[in-house]
Amino acid sequence: MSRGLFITIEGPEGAGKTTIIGMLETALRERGLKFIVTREPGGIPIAEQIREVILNKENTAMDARTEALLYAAARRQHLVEKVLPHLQEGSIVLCDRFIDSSLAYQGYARGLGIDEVYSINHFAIEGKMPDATFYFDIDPEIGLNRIGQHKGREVNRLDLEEIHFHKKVREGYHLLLNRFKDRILLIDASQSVEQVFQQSLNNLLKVLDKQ
Ligand SMILES: Nc1ncnc2c1ncn2[C@@H]1O[C@H](COP(=O)(O)OP(=O)(O)OP(=O)(O)O)[C@@H](O)[C@H]1O
Ligand SMILES: Cc1cn([C@H]2C[C@H](O)[C@@H](COP(=O)(O)O)O2)c(=O)[nH]c1=O
Repeated sequence: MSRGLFITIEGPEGAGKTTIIGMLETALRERGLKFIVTREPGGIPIAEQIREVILNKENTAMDARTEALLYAAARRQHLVEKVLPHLQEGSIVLCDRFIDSSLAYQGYARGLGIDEVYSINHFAIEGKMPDATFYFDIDPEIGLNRIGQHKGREVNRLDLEEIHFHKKVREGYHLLLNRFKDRILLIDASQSVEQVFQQSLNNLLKVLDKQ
């Protein structure tokens, strides 16, 4: 049984997830709360190696199902090696992306089917879903433009997909919002950094209060 709180942050490219997670980290530390910040794909060496394979710009031949399976494999290892042990110790786990990314990107935007991708992920996570998910909603043209202006951020294989793909990713997330109404909370990521942060922090504190 896990005792901590599992929070995931989702959204299209350039929505501001990394920026806001960094600010939440400071706010949680100031409050003396026990937490970790991690990301998908990655967060531990095996999953970071899988990340390198999936996101490598050279791997243009990657089949969509292979891609979905690799994300699920990285998720499995990260979950058992890092997320679950920290939850068992009573930590808050703030994770940049989780299963909803697979459902929106591979399930909907790649066209593999949300239910099909959910089923391979169900095998990987054995039913362990986040306690709450904050979805940062942004027009992909704005998000990609932000990334383009972000000096030093490496452009990966998924960033290079056409705008149509990124629009489908956003549509996919909107379907998930409807499907998981009790878990996923929409945050308008086109607001200023300060506004997005305040809204995210208020929501996080509310979830913590309900525990
Ligand atoms: N609310 C905002 N308004 C304007 N710019 C922002 C906002 N939030 C983040 N940015 C800027 O947009 C860029 C991308 O932000 P960030 O890396 O946090 O996004 P991300 O969601 O983690 O992206 P990805 O998942 O694609 O790596 C950064 O240069 C960041 O400073
Ligand atoms: C977990 C997960 C991620 N993706 C995509 C989303 C992004 O394009 C990259 C990750 O890069 P980031 O800068 O760390 O956001 O991978 C995906 O398609 N499916 C997934 O399950």
